[in-house]
Amino acid sequence: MSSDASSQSGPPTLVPREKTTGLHVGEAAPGCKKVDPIIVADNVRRSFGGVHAVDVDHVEIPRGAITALIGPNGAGKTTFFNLLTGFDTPDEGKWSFNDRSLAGVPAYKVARRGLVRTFQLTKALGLLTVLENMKLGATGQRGERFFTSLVPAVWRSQDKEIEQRARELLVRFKLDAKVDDYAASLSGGQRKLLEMARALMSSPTLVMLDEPMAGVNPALTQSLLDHILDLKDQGMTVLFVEHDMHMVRHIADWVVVMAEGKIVAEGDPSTVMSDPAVIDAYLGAHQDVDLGVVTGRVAGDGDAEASRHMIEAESNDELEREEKKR
Ligand SMILES: Nc1ncnc2c1ncn2[C@@H]1O[C@H](COP(=O)(O)OP(=O)(O)OP(=O)(O)O)[C@@H](O)[C@H]1O
Repeated sequence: MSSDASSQSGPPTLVPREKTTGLHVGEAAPGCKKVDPIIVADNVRRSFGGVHAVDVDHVEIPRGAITALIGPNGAGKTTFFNLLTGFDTPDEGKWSFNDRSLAGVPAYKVARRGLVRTFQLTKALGLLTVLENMKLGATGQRGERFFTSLVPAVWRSQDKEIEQRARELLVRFKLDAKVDDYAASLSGGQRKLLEMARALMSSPTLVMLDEPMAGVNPALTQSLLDHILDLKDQGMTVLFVEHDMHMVRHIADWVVVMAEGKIVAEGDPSTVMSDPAVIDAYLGAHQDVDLGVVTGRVAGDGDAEASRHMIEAESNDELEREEKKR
């Protein structure tokens, strides 16, 4: 796992991680069938007044891959996320996750079934410590049930297991030095890492990330990208919304484009993102900006390995500087 490699002394070794291909059946067109879909949505619609925020006829999200959901501001991406995860209710439509209907299932039950999400604006609870935030991410806690809550021995043993898992994840996300700090004291990037780590507390099968890079200091960009790639290596499916086209190109195996509530294009990143219609209409002029990140997944990464080392060094410096300030 790349993040483990980078925690050892000496320059980290870049482990190329192949893109997953062969995800769809037939032509790569909006709503195309997937070989093994984890989410299947049909006729999902949500309006606000006269605005058709989501107007999706059919879409399938491939299992075991990283899918990017892209599109201009107001395309309906976040609203679609909210509907799929039970944080909002559609006017109509049905969708399944792992072949079970999720329509009408509230958010906390969606998480128990293995689908978790993060938010565009992080929802870390500032007045709780990093560890307490992590513990809140664990689902199915025995102490939540009335009768087991009366038997402290039962929930205390589970509490220990939860704390151990939380601490392990915090080490992985390099937040272990912050365990007892209030979440409010973390930088924007560290809060994103905390939110991602907390999402993993429930051992999900599908992780949905809403703009994971928004507001993140460039020094932490590489680390976040690596963590997202790690999720896939660990067997999870990832669906993420992102405006940063460089990131999409690097880490997505599949790209779904939304505009005005509809799915307007789908395909592998290189095809979709070189389609002039998609570029003109949806991606804008800045899609070629290079962040200097390296994932071993797109041509030219080998040349850029030096910049990866530089960024990681800067990232460590930034963490040290923040540490000294406190
Ligand atoms: N709660 C709401 N009340 C009214 N209108 C809403 C609400 N939520 C979303 N909308 C509208 O629905 C449309 C889709 O918004 P949404 O936030 O889903 O788009 P988005 O693709 O996620 O945009 P961005 O990339 O800017 O986050 C927009 O026109 C937005 O103004």
